Amino acid sequence: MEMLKKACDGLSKIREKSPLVHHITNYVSVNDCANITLAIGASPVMSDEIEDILDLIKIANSLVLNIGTLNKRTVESMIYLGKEANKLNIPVVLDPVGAGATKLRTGTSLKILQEVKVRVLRGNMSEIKSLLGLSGNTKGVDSTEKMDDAEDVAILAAKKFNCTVGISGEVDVISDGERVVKVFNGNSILTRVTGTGCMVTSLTGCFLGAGCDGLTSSTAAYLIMGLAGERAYKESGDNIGTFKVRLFDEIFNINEDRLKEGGKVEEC
Ligand SMILES: Nc1ncnc2c1ncn2[C@@H]1O[C@H](COP(=O)(O)OP(=O)(O)OP(=O)(O)O)[C@@H](O)[C@H]1O
Ligand SMILES: Cc1ncsc1CCO
Ligand SMILES: [Mg+2]
Repeated sequence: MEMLKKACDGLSKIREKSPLVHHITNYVSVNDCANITLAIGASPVMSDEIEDILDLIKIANSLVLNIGTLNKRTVESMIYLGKEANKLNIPVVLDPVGAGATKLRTGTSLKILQEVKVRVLRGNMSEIKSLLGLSGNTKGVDSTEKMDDAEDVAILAAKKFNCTVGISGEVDVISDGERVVKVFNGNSILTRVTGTGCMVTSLTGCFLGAGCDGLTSSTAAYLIMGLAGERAYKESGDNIGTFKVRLFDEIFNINEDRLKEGGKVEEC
């Protein structure tokens, strides 16, 4: 089945099942991640306290780990809960926010990847390259890397970490180590709103929670953010506040027809 069709099927499944997506995430974009999860048709819960999360994970359909504002206590919770999720066969997506900017962020991401079976690793080019030891130039949470070798980097990372890897950029590149998919939708204004990458990670969690595989989940999440971004920009232009509101409107109203009409996905 072609990717666009799989993304449409995944979207229907999200709206049918409304999966519960447990997040341990950062305090910058946490509210946007909860809202994007609701907008697409899933159910968010955000919690990092051990006593609380041990009960919550039993009813969750997927787990989002995002190290954006990591601290020792939340990292411990992420590893603990990641392992619990693995035992319960609940898929995990990791966003290694700011890997490459500090030793703590690179080291923590690598530790999570080593101790938790991660289904999808989603980040920008600087973050993914730094995890491969190929660069360490992340500007805080922003990428400084070109996308020229994105295909090779995605394949390499997918093989090394034994998961699907989705790298964001002008063209998003996703690989499970064998196949490579590119998503051409998007608008550069998406990089001027904080947390759009984190929101793609949450959307990936929604697709995983609906039962989609890693490659489909990562592709569908990028496709939806990219297409919604394009459509929102047509309404808002450079009015960045309006753009953000329109982005949520577009994600809430995305459907199979719009995906088939506007989705630009290519399997290489
Ligand atoms: N140059 C670009 N042109 C069009 N779309 C882009 C461009 N760069 C990134 N995007 C899109 O913006 C979204 C966020 O990607 P980005 O690379 O900024 O992630 P990120 O750095 O992890 O974001 P954050 O850390 O703020 O959450 C993705 O949907 C991506 O496809
Ligand atoms: C700006 C920022 N700082 C830590 S997390 C975050 C949100 C985007 O990754
Ligand atoms: Mg990010």
